[in-house]
Amino acid sequence: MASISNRTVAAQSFVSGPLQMPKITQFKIGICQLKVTTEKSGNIFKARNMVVQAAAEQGASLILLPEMWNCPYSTDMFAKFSEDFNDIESAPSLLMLSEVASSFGVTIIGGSIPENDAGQLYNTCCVFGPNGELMAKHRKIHLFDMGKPLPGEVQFKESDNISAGEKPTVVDTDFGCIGIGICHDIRFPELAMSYSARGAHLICYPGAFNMSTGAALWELEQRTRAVDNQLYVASCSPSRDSASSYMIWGHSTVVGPMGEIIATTGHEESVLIAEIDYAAIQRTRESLALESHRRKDIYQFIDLLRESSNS
Ligand SMILES: NC(=O)CCC(=O)C(=O)O
Repeated sequence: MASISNRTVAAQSFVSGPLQMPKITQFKIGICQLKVTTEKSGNIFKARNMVVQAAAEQGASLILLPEMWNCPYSTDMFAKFSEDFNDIESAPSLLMLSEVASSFGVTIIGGSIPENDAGQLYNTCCVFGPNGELMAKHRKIHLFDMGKPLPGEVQFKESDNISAGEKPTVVDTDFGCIGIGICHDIRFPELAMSYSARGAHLICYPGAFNMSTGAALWELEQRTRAVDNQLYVASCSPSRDSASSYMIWGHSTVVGPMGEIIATTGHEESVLIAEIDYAAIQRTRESLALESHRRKDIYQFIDLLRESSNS
């Protein structure tokens, strides 16, 4: 296995004015909606195969994995499946992502896995660049704690085992400036706005929505984040396991800057491929220049968001 260099790209500073275009503006994104089991080594093997399928067989150069792809989405499992990111040589999921990224020259938004940092657990996404380097790490900021469940909803309290991340994450890649949110993070428009304000072209949300909120809100949240911010949104869920206590909605999706669904899938295991073209962001912003219509004199909180995400 390749060793991982710990080059963490500094968060990009706030970009104002016209959209900055990255080196590559048209590319295929591969979304790996895999079935997660209780066998960690099998999950790692499966995830690698799906990345290879997306990259080598279907030409994707940016690849997204689901939330908790090496571990069932269950609070009693997180500790057992967790990895210590400070000791990467003992972290098989991270080693695999680094190795497959460099073997196929792709950038991987590595979904999330449970991170163990000195006994504290986080729900963490790692981004690996085409040389296998660790480019960024995002710890889920908004933990999924259900209040009183509505009829048909599951009971879930992520904060029983997981600690919340404290920082938003944008990463500057060959495929643009990418903001990261994990599942429940999608429900907070302020996070997406802060990414947009920092020049994001794409926001990636690994997620595992459940059956009731999934049917009602998963697509709506993605389209809203995309259309409000006039950028691309991509989500990746595990596939559904009907035997599991937490039934997952699935339906990984890619949405364009007009809120249009570019690609989506059902609840089964699948590799979804979508074409992204950032010219669509430019076209959308030229025809509807929301940023210049924005009445910043009336609401100043966006400036506070910029300040907080740059600190
Ligand atoms: N993994 C999660 O954060 C679950 C989010 C979810 O189902 C929701 O409704 O929010």
